[in-house]
Amino acid sequence: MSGANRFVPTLRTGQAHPHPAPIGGDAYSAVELMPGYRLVILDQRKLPLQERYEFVSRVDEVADAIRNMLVRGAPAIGITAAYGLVVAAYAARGDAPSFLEAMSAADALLRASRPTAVNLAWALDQMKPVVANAANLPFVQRTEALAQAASGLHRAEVAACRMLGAHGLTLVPDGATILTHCNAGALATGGYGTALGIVRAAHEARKNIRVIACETRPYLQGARLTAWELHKDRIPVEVISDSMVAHFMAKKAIDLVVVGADRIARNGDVANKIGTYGIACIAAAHGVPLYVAAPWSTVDLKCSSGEDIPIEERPERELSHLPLADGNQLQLVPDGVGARNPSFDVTPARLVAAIVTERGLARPAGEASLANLRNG
Ligand SMILES: CSC[C@H]1O[C@H](OP(=O)(O)O)[C@H](O)[C@@H]1O
Repeated sequence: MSGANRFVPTLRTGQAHPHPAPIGGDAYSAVELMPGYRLVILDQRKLPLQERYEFVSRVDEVADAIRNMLVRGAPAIGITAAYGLVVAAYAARGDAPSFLEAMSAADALLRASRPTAVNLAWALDQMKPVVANAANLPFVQRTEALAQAASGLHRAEVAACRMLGAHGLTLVPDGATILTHCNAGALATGGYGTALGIVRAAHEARKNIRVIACETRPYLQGARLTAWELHKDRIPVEVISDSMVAHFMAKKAIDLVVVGADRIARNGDVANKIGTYGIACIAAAHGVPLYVAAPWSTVDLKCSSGEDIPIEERPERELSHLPLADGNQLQLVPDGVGARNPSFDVTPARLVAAIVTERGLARPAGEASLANLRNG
């Protein structure tokens, strides 16, 4: 991939991006650990008009950044939570017992920030043994041990995206038009992307693909983030409203659907951004395959089916008002009228043609095909 997708924006202070070569090579990342154990987070609420970075040096700020969706996307919030433990470790200067107490509090704060994406809990679980083993080290070595582990987790997640992209390539016909929903790109994964990882792999393989991105109300990840990423990478993309999907399917304008995931149950049911289930129903009605791209860290074998997946209800105001670039909000709903805002829905495995992971394809989606991938 050319450097075309390596954005080097001006930061809030006007400085150049502190990491001209983000983790993942030429894939850019929405969150990175800086020297001095501070996080730099691209504020995704401000895209596409403003590439604004926030410097974060306290774990409660990291939890707020996840909760308030400055950083979002299942793998990205897992990576950010792991880095949040590093920030907490840098602030915990005491002996081993006090360090472990501080880390336990940080874990609880981060784990509670959003409920649906299993990657958040998975990443924090990955860090638990690292915290335990580092507790008796001197402060500097203790902090650096966590920083190395969190950075390693970040690199591994980007590598998983590249591998699943290669696996997913086999599903993309030459000249295909791919529909996607929400943003499952570099911004959602720490680099390269899952659904957009397959798109990038197809583009790199010169398959002459083009993308139709659903705007994805109410947060508009498709219109604001997927369009921004693909345009930067010079991959053809057009935005449609979520209500247009059936029209374009009926016109045979879409060859396949590729989406991300926030949690995949043991039976292959998939929790993803609200609207995915509707798209899956429309795709099935028109014989269009729907593929789910996700690293294995998104598979939750402790969840027997989609019924066990917690669905986050976000604030009504995120649907009833539209944030404007100047910081104000445009009211869309009359005073006194409520709004419902479930942030995810569950697509049953029977509507998923394949789950694409770095370990290979679970095809068709289901308990047996996932079990075949279980041992890596
Ligand atoms: C590659 S994970 C992307 C996944 O996360 C998004 O949710 P949110 O933007 O609320 O964090 C959406 O479900 C995407 O498919």
